[in-house]
Amino acid sequence: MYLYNTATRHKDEFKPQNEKQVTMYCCGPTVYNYAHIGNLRTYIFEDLLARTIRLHYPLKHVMNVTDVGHLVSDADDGEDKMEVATAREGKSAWDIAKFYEAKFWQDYDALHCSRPSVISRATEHIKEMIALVKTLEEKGYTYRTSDGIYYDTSKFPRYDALVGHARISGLQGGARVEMSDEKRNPTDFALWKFSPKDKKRQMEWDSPWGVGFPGWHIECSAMAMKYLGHTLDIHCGGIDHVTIHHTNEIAQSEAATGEKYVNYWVHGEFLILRSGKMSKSGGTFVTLDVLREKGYEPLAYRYLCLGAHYRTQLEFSYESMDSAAKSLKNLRALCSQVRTAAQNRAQQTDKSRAWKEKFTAAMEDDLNAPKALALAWEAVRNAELTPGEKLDFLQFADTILALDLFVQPEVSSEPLPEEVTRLLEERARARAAKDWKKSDELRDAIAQKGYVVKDTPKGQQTEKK
Ligand SMILES: Nc1ncnc2c1ncn2[C@@H]1O[C@H](COP(=O)(O)OP(=O)(O)OP(=O)(O)O)[C@@H](O)[C@H]1O
Ligand SMILES: [Zn+2]
Repeated sequence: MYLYNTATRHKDEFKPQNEKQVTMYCCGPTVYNYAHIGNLRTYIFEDLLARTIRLHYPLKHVMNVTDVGHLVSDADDGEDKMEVATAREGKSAWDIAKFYEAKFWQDYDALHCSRPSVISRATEHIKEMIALVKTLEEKGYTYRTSDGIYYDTSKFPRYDALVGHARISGLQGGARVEMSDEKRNPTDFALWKFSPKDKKRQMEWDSPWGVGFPGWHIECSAMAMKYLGHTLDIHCGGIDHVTIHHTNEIAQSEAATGEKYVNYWVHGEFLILRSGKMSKSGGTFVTLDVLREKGYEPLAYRYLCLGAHYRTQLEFSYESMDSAAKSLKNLRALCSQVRTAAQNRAQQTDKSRAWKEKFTAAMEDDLNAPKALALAWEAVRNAELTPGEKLDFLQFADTILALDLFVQPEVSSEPLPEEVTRLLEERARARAAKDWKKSDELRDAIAQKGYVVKDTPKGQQTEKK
């Protein structure tokens, strides 16, 4: 398998440290609001990666839930996103976290993203975070300001390794980071923040440095290393995390352990709106519930995401949602015809195996899901494969695509026109007499009346075209 590695800036062959268990950490949601479909695009690509890895290796997949410490600005400015939500909703920070986390998993499951092996909440790992900050302090990487304990990035010479020198010079120009008087370098970041003196926070803990809360970056390092060891095979996230969050994770983890933190950094590009970035903080976002209200099933959104490579930006529009929903419906209808023709029996042959290999090769080429999806379309229409071979291949493809390709479309509750009922009865008699030619002719006649007929174990079922 080849993966584009942000750290090396090219597609690298994936070699796990231990073939008995691949380790992967994915930055999880900050549960102060609904996840938007941009966030969800990132989890869909991570799910494709997880499913592809599992074709060959057992996988330990860890995802965190950030329920404290993610400030309004990724660069340690402003309030904690959780506390902002408390003011907005008049609920406790704990209740907000519980509510949005539960909602997050509902969306995650509805998109058929496979659940991580470990889900780690930041608030349940404060002890590990404090221990990591203490190690950094003992090794001389930290300093104290009036609002917290900071990491001194000038003590870590490889600080800009993930993003390259351009970024650091950009930062020195002061373009993105306002430097407080007490920060030694613009790129320094908080490991532990003190609670404000004049305001009690809802989420705060004792520490050797004073009451406060962890910085967002230390959360991921502490939890990733707790569950996956000092060196992870893969670390994923959205592209926005490269410059600050993941750069900081490397700095603090490698300074603490003296070992390489991550072998493959894999980042997904953004879902954007015509008007720009989709963001929770910016208030311009679409959720899965909004799509549901407009009549789209969640898997139509998964289909839309599979149609674009994870490293290209995807511009969201309702026209593209319409076409994804329609394509998914058509693909399912074709798959269902394949299953009927194969009488529900998959046939594994050299040919079907070759198709599976082509499909796997596409996914293993830096997760080329658009190509894998195109192969599913090619297979259903391929004249050289038998229905049984098609079924064998398509059932395999759906273990990765996870689009419910073989789901029966809902049977319409509208009464059928008399003429269609008559044709269906005639077709049932033809089938009972094994007159397949007549059966097919009658299927066409029914299609002309605007109905698709499918043969299921329960008999003929119709759906309006
Ligand atoms: N528009 C987007 N498209 C794809 N992925 C995104 C987008 N916005 C955020 N992500 C990714 O979603 C994941 C979850 O992010 P998180 O819940 O922390 O959202 P957030 O950064 O608080 O959201 P926002 O930036 O919208 O306020 C991260 O991996 C992040 O990189
Ligand atoms: Zn993270």
